[in-house]
Amino acid sequence: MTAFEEFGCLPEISKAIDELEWTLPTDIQAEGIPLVLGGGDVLMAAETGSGKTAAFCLPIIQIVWETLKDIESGKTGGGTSVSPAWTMSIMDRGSALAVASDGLRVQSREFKEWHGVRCTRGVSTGKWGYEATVTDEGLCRVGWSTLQANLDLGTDRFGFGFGGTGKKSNNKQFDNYGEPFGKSDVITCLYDGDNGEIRFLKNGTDLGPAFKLNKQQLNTAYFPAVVLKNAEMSFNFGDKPFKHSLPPNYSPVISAPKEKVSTNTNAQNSSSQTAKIINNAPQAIIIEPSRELAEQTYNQIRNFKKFLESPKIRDLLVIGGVNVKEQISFLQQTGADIIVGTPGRLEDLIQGGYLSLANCRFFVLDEADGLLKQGYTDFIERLHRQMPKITADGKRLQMIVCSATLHAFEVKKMAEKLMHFPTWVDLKGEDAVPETVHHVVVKVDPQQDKSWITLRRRIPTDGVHAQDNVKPGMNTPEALSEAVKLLKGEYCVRAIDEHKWSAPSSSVAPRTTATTWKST
Ligand SMILES: Nc1ncnc2c1ncn2[C@@H]1O[C@H](COP(=O)(O)OP(=O)(O)OP(=O)(O)O)[C@@H](O)[C@H]1O
Repeated sequence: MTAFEEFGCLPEISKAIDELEWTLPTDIQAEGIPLVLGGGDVLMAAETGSGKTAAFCLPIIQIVWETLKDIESGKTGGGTSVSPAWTMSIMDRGSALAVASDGLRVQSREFKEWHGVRCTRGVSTGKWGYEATVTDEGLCRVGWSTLQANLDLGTDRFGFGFGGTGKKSNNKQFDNYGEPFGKSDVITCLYDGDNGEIRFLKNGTDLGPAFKLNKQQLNTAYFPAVVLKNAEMSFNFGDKPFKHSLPPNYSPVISAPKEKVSTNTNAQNSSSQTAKIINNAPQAIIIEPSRELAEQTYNQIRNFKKFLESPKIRDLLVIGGVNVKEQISFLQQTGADIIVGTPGRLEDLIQGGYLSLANCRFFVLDEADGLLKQGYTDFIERLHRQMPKITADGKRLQMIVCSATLHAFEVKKMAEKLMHFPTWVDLKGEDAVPETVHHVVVKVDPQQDKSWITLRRRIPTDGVHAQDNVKPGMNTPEALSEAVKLLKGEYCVRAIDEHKWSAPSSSVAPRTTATTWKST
């Protein structure tokens, strides 16, 4: 087993890494890969050249490929992920609320707003109950609601909740009831559709009637419902034994006969949702602040995925300076599972309806501090809003943010707003760059040093601006980017000559070799 396989990478990916002659993961890879594979949101900072790109690309490639394989073999979708039939709905829920793949555990890490969810099924006549257990600290309110109720349970006429602070609420009226509850407490929620009553038990102790329902209110079905603020709860609708027995004559909701059960129509198709491959709806979107970085990341992805067959992962580079029609026709005809791009062109394709975010489950911001400084905060937030927080097959949107520093105010603010309990991997300042790498600091200013005009013949660059109209004397961003590369190449060659460093055979000496100069 290779070192990368020990960190959870597939043998096919590990083989591609072997070909690159990487023997061990770098520190950021050793920390980042298992975190992303484990399903978490990750914020990472490490020195330039520490291998950040592979730290997020490798696990994303792996999960995207496994998902494609599952779709191909018909393994994903409602049939398996939304079972049993009584589950919390992945459709009828607040945007920041996550429903686990079995539909029996829900979590919201939003600590400023309440986010709720309703069950896929409800009951009408009869006496029914279910159990809700508080599995993490936070605020929660649990109970019953009709399909008309909003998801903030207890704040309109149609929802009836019991909250952890020891209050019952309906129609925004909060009254003392029972006693407070918290982590590990089990709340039994009881609905009596025959006598028009809702009551609760705490750890098996009956807290007495909470709400009386009149005839008109009983004309409709009641659904288990919960609303959370930075909290987590798990549910048992009766497919396992209850922790505390129900009072006499009550039965678990799961045993309600068909004629007494209503389906959650707010959650249309939720029980038959199937993950599908849609050509223009990728599973991963990676945003880079410059064309050069986008191209580098894209090339790394191509290297890493080369041994992953049936299905093949489809990738697309979406950057400016390339004919947009080609990108559109690639999306329509071949399709893409992973897209690496820069904000401007991504925005054009999304706005034009050519690129859909409906299947996106990885949202990566590389060099996020750079993106935010360039004014893309609104763009990032808009994309995030459009992405489903849980995909059709029940997978949570994962966000990965790389930044030169995790302590920048804008990065922290964005992480707080958009990310879901991210793990911080902060290796900034730690020496992650091998000793064989020499650092050279030179001031590069192509507007002062015009020597790049003559260097064009002998310093080869990465060609990112090959299609652009880059001419000596021009001050366009493309011309200056090209000029910086030429000057960096020249200064490095001079530094090597000056210090008589040895350079690997494929590297910089002599100055006419194939090394291409990039902007990083
Ligand atoms: N585990 C590894 N073993 C050997 N070489 C590696 C390893 N991981 C990455 N590299 C190489 O190290 C170099 C830097 O990697 P990479 O570009 O991913 O770093 P980065 O942290 O993303 O840099 P930047 O901040 O410039 O984007 C690349 O040439 C890459 O091929």
